[in-house]
Amino acid sequence: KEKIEFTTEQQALMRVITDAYNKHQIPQDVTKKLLQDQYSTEENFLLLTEMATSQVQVLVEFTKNIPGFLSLDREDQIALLKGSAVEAMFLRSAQALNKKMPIGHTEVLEERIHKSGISEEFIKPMFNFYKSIGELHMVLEEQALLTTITILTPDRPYVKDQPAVERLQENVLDLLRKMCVLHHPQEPQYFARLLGRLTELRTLSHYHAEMLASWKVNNHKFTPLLCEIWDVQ
Ligand SMILES: O=C(NC1CCCCC1)[C@H](C1CCCCC1)n1c(-c2ccc(-c3ccccc3)s2)nc2ccccc21
Repeated sequence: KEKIEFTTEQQALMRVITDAYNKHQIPQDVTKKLLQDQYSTEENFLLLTEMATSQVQVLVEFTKNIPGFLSLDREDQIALLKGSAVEAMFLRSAQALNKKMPIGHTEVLEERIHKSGISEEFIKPMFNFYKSIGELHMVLEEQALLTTITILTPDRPYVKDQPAVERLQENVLDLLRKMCVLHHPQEPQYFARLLGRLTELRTLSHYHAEMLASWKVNNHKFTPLLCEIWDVQ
């Protein structure tokens, strides 16, 4: 049985990232809202744009707490945020769906998402992703570290100083690897499975513009922030 040792730096990094992840999250009122009422596709589209807008603002606050992020080149900080915002949103959505809920609530939530206005072709890959995240039963620290690793992806478009991002990401990857051994000692491949989800996440996020364009509403209205982040309008 491998003895897991965390350096003082790693303990500090874990604490800072977990605290920030807990602090900077929009209240899960979207699930409450979705469970309360069946909305029209127009209302759902508006709800999505509202949730996404606040999610991006929360993501910016979260990244400010990632040690070293604010020392990166300013334009690279923007490139990393722009490149990870949709993925971070799908990760948060997966966690929202996989949260422990009273009996029958998850089924209602799934039904409401199926009927929200998203076109059929994207429902399957999206729910496959949500299920594959749910099966991992990630602890909170792993969710926080996975989101951080997604943000610190060196090969996002327009990143100039990739090695600087790689150095930050490597520290978080090291920490996540140890956390996986600590929390899932029976599954030596758990860390690899976790990173595999990031590939699935990138593929899913690749379709985000089409998902929005094909939403069954007449008028696709976005906030200025979302136009920036979502490459729409
Ligand atoms: O509000 C939401 N997600 C919040 C984001 C911020 C963090 C909390 C969750 C939406 C709602 C879906 C139904 C209609 C209203 C919006 N949502 C989705 C998404 C489906 C498609 C999505 C998307 C993203 C980008 C681009 C194109 C499409 S997100 N999956 C969910 C799983 C569980 C609970 C909500 C979920």
